[in-house]
Amino acid sequence: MTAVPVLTSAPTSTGVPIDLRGLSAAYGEHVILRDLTLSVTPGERVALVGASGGGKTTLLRALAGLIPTQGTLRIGTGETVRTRVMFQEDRLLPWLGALDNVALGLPRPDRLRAVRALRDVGLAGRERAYPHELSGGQRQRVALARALAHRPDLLLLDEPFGALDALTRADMHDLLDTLLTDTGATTLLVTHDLDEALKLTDRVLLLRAGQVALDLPVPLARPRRRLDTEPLRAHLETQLH
Ligand SMILES: Nc1ncnc2c1ncn2[C@@H]1O[C@H](COP(=O)(O)OP(=O)(O)OP(=O)(O)O)[C@@H](O)[C@H]1O
Repeated sequence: MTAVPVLTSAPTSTGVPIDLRGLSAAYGEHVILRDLTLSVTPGERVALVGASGGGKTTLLRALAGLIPTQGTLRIGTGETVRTRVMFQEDRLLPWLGALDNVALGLPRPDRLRAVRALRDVGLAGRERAYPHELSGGQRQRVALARALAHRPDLLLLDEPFGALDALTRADMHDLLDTLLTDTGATTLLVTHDLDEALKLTDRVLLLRAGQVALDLPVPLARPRRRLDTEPLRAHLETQLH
């Protein structure tokens, strides 16, 4: 277990609003997102769940600007939006140490932020460690530090803990819960783990055939215990199958 840091700094971002109207996306002839409409408020945390192939990752790709779309896709209110994506695999550069991975792309004067981000994820003292010298959970911590050090307004998380064992995953949930409160970024989390969705987010969207089949608010105080989220979980289970 790594202790969850106590963070006292003010939010580093207020998050950005997202406004999607009649959004469609396709891979060639294969239409994945169909006329999707969705509003997300600044700083809101939203989980995307649903059966495999429902379009969850495609929606993240659309939000990251990685694929062409049709319809309205608005992120923010005109100013430049800092977006960071975190994937199931850490995507660290193997020839760089932890700190250099986190600092990659940061202007030199902002390097201190990378040091702080590594500390915040519980890896102070491991700045020089190469990815192969770290455990899977530690590598995902570095990936999370890298995402947060860039002070994203929009954080897109695609099954970031899917490859971790249950204990390490639970540890990461506590850590992310704390860090998200501190950053204030608007966050979309793709996950197959309903407990993860209900612990970390304000709202769970069930995507089916490229549309929002269910939009479930999670009006529970944090930190949340399994006991608190159980009724919502049971409801979601019935909708998933
Ligand atoms: N690059 C691609 N080219 C063509 N088809 C793709 C591509 N990426 C995804 N697809 C198809 O688009 C559909 C939706 O995929 P997507 O990855 O968005 O689903 P998902 O809900 O995230 O699934 P999973 O839960 O398995 O990750 C699937 O049928 C998939 O085969």
